[in-house]
Amino acid sequence: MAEGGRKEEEINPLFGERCLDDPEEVFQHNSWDHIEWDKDQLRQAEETIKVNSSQKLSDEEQRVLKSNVSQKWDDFYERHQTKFFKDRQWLFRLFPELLGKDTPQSLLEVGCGVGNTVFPLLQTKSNLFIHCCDFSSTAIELVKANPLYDTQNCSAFVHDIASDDPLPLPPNSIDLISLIFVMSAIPSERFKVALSKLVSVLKPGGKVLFRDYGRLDLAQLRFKKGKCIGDDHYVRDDGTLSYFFTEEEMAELMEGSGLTKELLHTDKRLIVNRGKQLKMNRIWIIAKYCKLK
Ligand SMILES: C[S@@+](CC[C@H](N)C(=O)[O-])C[C@H]1O[C@@H](n2cnc3c(N)ncnc32)[C@H](O)[C@@H]1O
Repeated sequence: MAEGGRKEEEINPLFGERCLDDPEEVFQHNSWDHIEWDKDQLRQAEETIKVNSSQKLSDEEQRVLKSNVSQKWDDFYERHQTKFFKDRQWLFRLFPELLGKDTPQSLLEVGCGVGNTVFPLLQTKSNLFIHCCDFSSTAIELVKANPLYDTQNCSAFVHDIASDDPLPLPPNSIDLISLIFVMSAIPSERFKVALSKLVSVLKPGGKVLFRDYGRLDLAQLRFKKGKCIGDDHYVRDDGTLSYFFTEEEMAELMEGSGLTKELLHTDKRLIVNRGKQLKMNRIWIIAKYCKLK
């Protein structure tokens, strides 16, 4: 596989604050394979998690932290503007539904950030009208400032999906909802509230498309002691949150919200960075759930 033009340090998860989550990017710069872990690897990973979660933040520290997360994401986008996340072209292969149908459809892209899913989708000229939201007003300003932003096909708005505020969309009005690395960013005790709001705007027959961090992912193992706020739940150095899912809890969450499984998969990859001679175990959860009625 050809080495890409970018410097290794920019793409190597071990050098960045965040882990690279984009298989397409990884693929261009490294070799990668589906893997199953052996017992020793599993034991070591569980041990690392036990150590890194042995010292949890106090309730008061967590309260302050969680009351301020949208500001932390605003700071993140002030710092990185549109340059941090790469366009998520690979999503169309994972979820071909995003390419639309002959008849017009609607998509709600939740936690859209600066539009790394929205703009590649708009460029496909599919029949989708895209509603997209994020609780970072800086991110939404950047979406609206993008020359590809077109109100004929897209409507961006600020909304906190973890809040009790209803979504500004009619009930049963949306065909598809995409949740791409956003559920992991909200406090875990708000997962059910967020999903129930989303399900309320989904049409019968509509689908939720999900991709996010899986438990034991490299990003989880890299957290140091003192960053844990709950089981498989951490705060990054920049104050944003990160949760790591299992298939079982994903099933419980989705089914508990009245959705029916179409796909639930743990994507395990061994990524080898040949330049740095590094092996990285990445784990992502991919899910597709349908609202039957
Ligand atoms: C890791 S980024 C993913 C961005 C985008 N989905 C993508 O794949 O490029 C997580 C995004 O979720 C947003 N976010 C986090 N918590 C949120 C919440 N409670 N409501 C709405 N957006 C939220 C953040 O502002 C950030 O833009």
